[in-house]
Amino acid sequence: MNNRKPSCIAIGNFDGIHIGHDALIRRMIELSNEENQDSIIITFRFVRRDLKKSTYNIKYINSRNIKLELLKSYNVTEVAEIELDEVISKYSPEQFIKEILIDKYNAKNIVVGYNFTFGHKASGNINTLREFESTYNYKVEEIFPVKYNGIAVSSTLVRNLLNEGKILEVNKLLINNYTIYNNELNIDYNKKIAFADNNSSIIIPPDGRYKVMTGGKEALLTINTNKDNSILIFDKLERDEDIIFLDRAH
Ligand SMILES: Cc1cc2nc3c(=O)[nH]c(=O)nc-3n(C[C@H](O)[C@H](O)[C@H](O)COP(=O)(O)O)c2cc1C
Ligand SMILES: Nc1ncnc2c1ncn2[C@@H]1O[C@H](COP(=O)(O)OP(=O)(O)OP(=O)(O)O)[C@@H](O)[C@H]1O
Repeated sequence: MNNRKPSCIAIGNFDGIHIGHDALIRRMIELSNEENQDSIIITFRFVRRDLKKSTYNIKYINSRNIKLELLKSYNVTEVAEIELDEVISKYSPEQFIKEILIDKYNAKNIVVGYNFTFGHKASGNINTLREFESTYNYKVEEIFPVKYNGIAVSSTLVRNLLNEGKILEVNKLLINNYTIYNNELNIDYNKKIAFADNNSSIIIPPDGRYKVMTGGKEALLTINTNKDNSILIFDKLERDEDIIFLDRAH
């Protein structure tokens, strides 16, 4: 018997928090209220180098800490981060369902998107979750693809647009405007210049000029990347404020 209150769980990586993620999380919260269950977001940290979404393979829209903060801002009962390490990344889909979703979180409702995968070598999907519904006494709800201009929104799409400097398009897909948080940068406020190491896990948009907001004021930012880092030069820069991207400047 599980002593934990029954829960409703949303699962996924959630890099960037786009409009598809938002629909999924809001539906999970709505369902948890209807059923008087805890609301839980399960997300992942890809620690093994050979996993498809490891930070060694891709740079993210948000750093780990910022992603967790953004997820917590939905005011759910819990945001649980699961480390996909040597042990857990080798769990079969059923092991993940039984040991984590059922035994640890007492899942009664599970909300995932149409393209969710899980388990060793990403071998499980929404149909696998449906197969085990009666065995473990939970229900799965699928979120159909949230689209923009006919294309399913995904973190990969947002990362690609960001790498092309397409800020206006990115801002239509993310729930908040694309932001570089000040704690991700080394900033010299007197010189109005900041540095992002090329080894950092976050994407820095391509070289060029951008319209940004810092501390409620519009500013112009020029980005120049060399072999070690990206250099961000501002015409105005407020202390301890994040950098919210509005558009490219021409
Ligand atoms: C128990 C478990 C094991 C996983 N094993 C692998 C793996 O072997 N290789 C891999 O690339 N991803 C693995 N993943 C990551 C998933 O394929 C997937 O990226 C993650 O569950 C987030 O789902 P989404 O990207 O579809 O939202 C695993 C995930 C879980 C929960
Ligand atoms: N456009 C969308 N509409 C509905 N659900 C979505 C959409 N995109 C992702 N999801 C769901 O949101 C959860 C988190 O997704 P995740 O961040 O892992 O995927 P993604 O946005 O497709 O990213 P990636 O491109 O890196 O695979 C998953 O359950 C996924 O199926």
